[in-house]
This record gives sequence, C-alpha cells and structure tokens, in this order.
Amino acid sequence: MIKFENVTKKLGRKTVLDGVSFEVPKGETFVVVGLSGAGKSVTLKHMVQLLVPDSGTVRIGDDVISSASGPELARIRGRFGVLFQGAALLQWLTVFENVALPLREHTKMSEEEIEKTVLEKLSLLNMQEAVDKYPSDLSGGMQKRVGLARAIVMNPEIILYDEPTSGLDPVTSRLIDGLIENLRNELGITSVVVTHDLHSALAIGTRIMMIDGGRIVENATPEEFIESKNETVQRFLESQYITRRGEWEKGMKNHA
Ligand SMILES: Nc1ncnc2c1ncn2[C@@H]1O[C@H](COP(=O)(O)OP(=O)(O)OP(=O)(O)O)[C@@H](O)[C@H]1O
Repeated sequence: MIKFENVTKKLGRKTVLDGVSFEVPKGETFVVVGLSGAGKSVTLKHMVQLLVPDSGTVRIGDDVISSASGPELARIRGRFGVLFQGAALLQWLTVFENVALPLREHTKMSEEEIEKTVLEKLSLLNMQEAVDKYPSDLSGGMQKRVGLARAIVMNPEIILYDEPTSGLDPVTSRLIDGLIENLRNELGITSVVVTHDLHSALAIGTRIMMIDGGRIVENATPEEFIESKNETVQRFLESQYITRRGEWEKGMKNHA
C-alpha cells in the first residue's frame, strides 16, 4: 500500500532520512516510534508530499506520490485522511461545520447528504451530542475525536496520525487507541501512527518501526519489537518501563 524505496532527505545541513525503505501493507496499523528529532514527522510528511525526497521514491499503491503534481497529486492526496499535530479545528465553526468542511470543499454533496455523512462519522466516534458546540467548549480528547471525524469524513483508505494521544490523559489516550483500532476493524482502514507513547504503539500497532537518526533500527511486530536485540530499541523500551514481555501482556489484559 505505502512503499518507501531508499528515501533520503536533507533539511538544512542535516540528513534527516538516510536511505529509508519500508512497506506498510493494506489494512495495517503501522506505528512509527523514535526519540525527538529522529525523523518520524518528516517520514509522515513524505507520504502526502508535504516533503519531496532528495532521492528515492514514495509509492501509494500503484501511484508514485513523490513525483506527482497537479490534479494527480490532488487525487492521490484524496486517498488520505490526516490528523496532524496542531491540525487544529477552526474555532469559529461548530463541530458540525468543522467536520463538514472537506465535504463542502471537495464534493458536490447536497446539504442533506452532508448532514447524514457528518452525523454518521460523529456517532462512530461517539461525538454526536457535541454537533452544535464550538471547539473551545470541548476537552482535548473530544477535540481529537472531532479531528478524527473530520479525517475520516471523505472515507479515506489511509489515515496518518501525528501524535494522536499527545497531551491527553492515559484514559483518554486509550480511548483514542480504541477508536484507531475500530477504524481498522470496521472499515479496514490502513493507519500510520507517529507516537512517543510506546504503550499505545504496542496496543494498536500491527507493526512497529523505530527510527533513529534518520535510519530504521527496527521494523517488527509488537511481540518481536519488545524482544528486539537492538540496543537502541531496548533503551527506548526501558525508558518507558517496558522491560519484560510479561509486563506488557499484563498491561494489555487490563485494557481489554
Ligand atoms: N523544515 C525543516 N527544516 C529544517 N530542519 C527540519 C525541518 N523539519 C524537520 N527538521 C529537522 O529534521 C529532524 C527530524 O524532524 P522530525 O520532525 O521528523 O522529528 P520527529 O522524530 O517527528 O520528532 P518529534 O518527536 O520531536 O516530533 C529534526 O532534527 C528537525 O529539526
């Protein structure tokens, strides 16, 4: 579905991605982890051509997004929903209007169809009650849910999340994790999630990729990831108090 082939990107004097190759198969929840400045967001930005590689290719299915332009680029971007950090809701629009915005901008749907679609997405995220509220009346977690409703309103094949749980309390974070899982289970959506939160990564990821200094140091299933022999991975796990497989499994049972 998403394929990076030897992608290199320099920003300023720094080589931020250094020959990165990986694939995200359809229907997976692919989680990208790493320390601050590792290159996670830069990787995500290449998927929708907010950045163009200096060398290498980024493919989305049969489309090559890294060299696309004009209407072709718009069409490929239309395959995505994005929930980026700071992709804030418009404060002067209600929840309904925020979620309706992509439909008004990119489709010729009637008012009736827009209303039906927006309410359907909001109820999927359990936010139908907030339809007439303004973003400032909502908690951070509720705002993320509205952002997620907006990200899925055009029925994307792929959703990109940049730090979906940052700034949220642990309970709300797990709620967002559950929503990401539901989207995969119910709609078969492919997700790429950038996060610092390893608990979240282990809970929702079907694969976890760790980047360090613009290179991939691990790309594995959650089970393999916590058993990784890579020292950088082990240090990262230990920094979040995940040191043994047993502890993680115990944690998972508590969430179930
Ligand atoms: N537009 C830019 N111009 C110059 N340098 C940039 C630009 N965007 C990112 N960088 C640099 O590239 C590196 C990787 O940035 P990136 O945002 O991908 O990190 P990250 O892994 O997402 O980190 P964080 O967890 O802090 O968000 C950083 O050193 C950053 O300073």
